[in-house]
Amino acid sequence: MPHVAVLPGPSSWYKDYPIAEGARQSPINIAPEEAVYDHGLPPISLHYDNCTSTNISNNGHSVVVEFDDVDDRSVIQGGPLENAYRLKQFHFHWGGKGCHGSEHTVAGKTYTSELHLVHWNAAKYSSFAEAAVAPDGLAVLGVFLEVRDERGGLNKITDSLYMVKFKGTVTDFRDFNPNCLLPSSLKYWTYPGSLTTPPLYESVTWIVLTEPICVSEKQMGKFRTLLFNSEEEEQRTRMENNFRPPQPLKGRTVRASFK
Ligand SMILES: Nc1nnc(SCC(=O)Nc2ccc(S(N)(=O)=O)cc2)s1
Ligand SMILES: [Zn+2]
Repeated sequence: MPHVAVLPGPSSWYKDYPIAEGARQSPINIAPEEAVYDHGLPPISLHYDNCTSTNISNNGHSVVVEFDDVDDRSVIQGGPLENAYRLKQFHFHWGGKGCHGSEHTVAGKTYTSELHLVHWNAAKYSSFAEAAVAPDGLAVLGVFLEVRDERGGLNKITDSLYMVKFKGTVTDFRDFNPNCLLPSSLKYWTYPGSLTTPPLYESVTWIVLTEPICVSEKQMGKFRTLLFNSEEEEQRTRMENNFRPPQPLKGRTVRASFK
C-alpha cells in the first residue's frame, strides 16, 4: 500500500465542520449580471494610514500579516457595514504555477490569487473570537490578483517570505500599510458568507472588489516557496492551491455598489 499523506481537503471538511454545508458558505461564484445594483449602498471607506502591522507568519494554511487591533486605528466602514470594523490580519490564497488560485470567481473566471483583509466588529463585540461567531461579526475585503507586471507594494511581503518558510514560523513585520495593495477603484460586490477555512463560521460580510491588482509571476513564485509543514516534519509539501472552491449560493443575493 503506497504511503500517501492525504491533506484533509475542502471536500472532507463537513465531517468535522457540518457548517461546511450551511446556507451562507464562502467563497461563491459571482455572476455580475445577476448581482443587484443597490443605490442605497454607500461607498466603502478604508482608513489604514495609522495601521500598525506587527508580524508576518506561516500558519500552515497561508501567510498572514497581523495588526495591532487594540483601537480603531485601521478600520473599514461604509458600504453594507453598520459601523467600523477593525483590521486584524490579511492573508492570501493562490494556485500552482500560472493557473487558478482565487477563492471567489467572477462569471466562472478564476484569478491567480486573492488577498483577504480580515476585520472584526469591535463596536458590538469585545474580541475577535466573540465576533468570529456572530452573524455580523466579521467583514473581509477581497482583492483579486492577476499575473501581469510586478506590483511594487507586494515586494516587502514577498521579500520576507523566506523567513516564514515553515508552518509555525513568525517574524516581525512593522509599518506595512495595506493601501499599497488596493486597486484604484473601490467598486465592489457584497454578500453574506463565511470563513473559507475551518471553522467556516457564517460570520462574514464579504466585500469583493471588482478591479484586480497586478502581480508578476516572479512574485507569485515566491509564495510557492512556502511550505505547508513545519521544520520538524520530514514531509516537505509546497504551499499552493490553498483555496476553497465556490460553494452553493443557496438563494443569497449578491449586491453591487455600481450599475
Ligand atoms: N476563537 C477564535 N479564534 N480565531 C478564530 S478563527 C481564526 C481566523 O481568523 N480564521 C479565518 C479563517 C478564514 C478567513 S477567510 N479566508 O478570510 O475567510 C479569515 C479568518 S475563532
Ligand atoms: Zn482567506
